Amino acid sequence: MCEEKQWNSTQLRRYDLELEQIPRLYYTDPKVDELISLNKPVVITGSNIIKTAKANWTPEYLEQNIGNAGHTVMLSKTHKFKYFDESKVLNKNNPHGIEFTPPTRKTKMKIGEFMRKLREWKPGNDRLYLQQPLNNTIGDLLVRDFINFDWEYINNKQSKHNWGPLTSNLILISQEGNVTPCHYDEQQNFFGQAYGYKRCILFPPSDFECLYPHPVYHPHDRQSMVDFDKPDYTRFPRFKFAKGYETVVEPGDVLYIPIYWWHHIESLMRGGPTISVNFWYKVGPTSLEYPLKDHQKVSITRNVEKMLLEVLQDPKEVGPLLRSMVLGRYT
Ligand SMILES: CCC[C@@H](CC(=O)O)C(=O)C(=O)O
Ligand SMILES: [Zn+2]
Repeated sequence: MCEEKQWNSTQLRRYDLELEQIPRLYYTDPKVDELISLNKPVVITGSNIIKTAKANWTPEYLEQNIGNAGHTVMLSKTHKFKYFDESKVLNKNNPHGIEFTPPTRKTKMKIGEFMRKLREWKPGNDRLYLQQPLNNTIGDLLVRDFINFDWEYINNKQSKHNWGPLTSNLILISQEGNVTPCHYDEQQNFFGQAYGYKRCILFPPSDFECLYPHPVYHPHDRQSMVDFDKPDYTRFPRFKFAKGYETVVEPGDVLYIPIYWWHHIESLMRGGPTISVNFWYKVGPTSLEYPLKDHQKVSITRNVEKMLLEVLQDPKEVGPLLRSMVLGRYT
């Protein structure tokens, strides 16, 4: 029998996007490996990958067991939590940084205060998003749950698909309605949903020209410049050609977010707090096979930008130099 859905479409934010569904496959389905080997997203269902988190991780359980240290909490005046790299912001010990007004603030907060602020939240208050690496500040029961993830399945995927080492697991406790705007990471990601529902919109690396990432030197490197709530089609005309894939992940689901794939992730509106745990893997040893994959081309453009900025120093010189190099010669 089909389980009745725990959410409805009025809880999803509305965007001017054409979106196909990301396949949802049972974890034993051989198509799962087929898609992962093609660097394509897939929702892995029915697995024990994060079984203990699905079983135990409610907001109350985490309040009791995540540990009494100050955890990393992002604060935002809007529903958007757009990541920025602090090392690229101009400040007294970073003269090469650029003028930048951070859209979010990072703070340390004990879980009791975080949960109280969530319960007492009113429009106008800062929104909150706990984003804490799983480390030695985490309570013993959570560590036990983590150890009891299905590591045989996880490690089997890591080795079969030549992923590099597991670099970190983030525990994410989001307020309802929060959005992590569209960006890509340079890591493979098994994104586990433990509690509540998150809508995930993904685009392939080949949509680079439609999503207009900030320049590599900018603190918002890897983040799209397009505001999905209010796209500026004059500055970003090709955004209308972006071809996205979406899914709503539910407790127990693991979404494979391939390296360099763009993703926008939102906690459903009026859906209560959500809890996720991700697994980030560095890229494994890659040989350049031809034709090159789309994500390899993105990686090449990043290296070209870095080299040009290094030698030209002034970002305003990058465009004119590349234009004079390619116009009429390579285009
Ligand atoms: C800080 C990481 C946030 C996460 C998106 C989300 O759950 O809001 C993401 O982008 C990822 O797992 O790569
Ligand atoms: Zn990400």
